[in-house]
Amino acid sequence: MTEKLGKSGKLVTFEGIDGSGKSTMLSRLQKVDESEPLSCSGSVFTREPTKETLTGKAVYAAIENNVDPLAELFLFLADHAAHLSDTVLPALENGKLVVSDRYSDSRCAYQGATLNGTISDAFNFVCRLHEPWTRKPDLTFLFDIRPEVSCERCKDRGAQTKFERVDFLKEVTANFKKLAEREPDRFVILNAEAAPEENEKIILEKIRAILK
Ligand SMILES: Nc1ncnc2c1ncn2[C@@H]1O[C@H](COP(=O)(O)OP(=O)(O)OP(=O)(O)O)[C@@H](O)[C@H]1O
Ligand SMILES: Cc1cn([C@H]2C[C@H](O)[C@@H](COP(=O)(O)O)O2)c(=O)[nH]c1=O
Repeated sequence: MTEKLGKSGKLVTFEGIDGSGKSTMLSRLQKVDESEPLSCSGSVFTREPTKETLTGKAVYAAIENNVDPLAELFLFLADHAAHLSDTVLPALENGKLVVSDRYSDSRCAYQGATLNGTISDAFNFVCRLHEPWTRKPDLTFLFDIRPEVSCERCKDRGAQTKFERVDFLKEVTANFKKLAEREPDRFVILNAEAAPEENEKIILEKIRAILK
């Protein structure tokens, strides 16, 4: 991992399966930041896949169609590279707090599952692909939820993606847990089935601690 890149700011990521409440929490945090800035250098709220970009549009086209899973992985990686150079690294270099709704751990968790059986040791293959060039998060919140509950939430909110299936999300969950076990100092596991207010309090406390 490239530790030198973006050394002055802090990178916080939200991870978890579909419907675990990441986007809702990011919006809550943005509202807090508007009234009570989280960082004196300013904050950038972003996401992966990126939206309204060449690479993000290619990723969503792949998600909505039946694209070869290895090709889909490389589209996600291209979007991550563009996200780093266009948004994340410039903000970190300016000392900002960057909060991203999904980041590289989602690739390891999801494409480690979609490529399982196609690529030997797919999970570690995907993790290793990032190592020479990505910027690791300083803090990651893993929104832990039962896939059955997350799929119900996804049904309630309308359009579903091909990933929103209980059995598949069980494998994705196991991959997220593997990542958290490898880096216990980076991950904070949240009960995503708890009330948002509870988790917002934990998140604000942890973010303020790393900004001190
Ligand atoms: N703590 C919560 N309790 C109950 N419902 C919630 C909670 N947080 C979010 N929701 C609801 O669950 C649904 C999914 O939330 P959200 O879109 O924030 O999840 P997400 O993790 O961003 O999903 P995805 O990764 O698929 O974009 C929404 O309808 C949202 O209103
Ligand atoms: C970053 C990333 C995402 N995904 C999956 C997860 C979701 O099912 C879709 C779209 O994400 P959104 O948060 O619902 O907009 O893409 C993935 O498979 N790999 C990744 O790296």
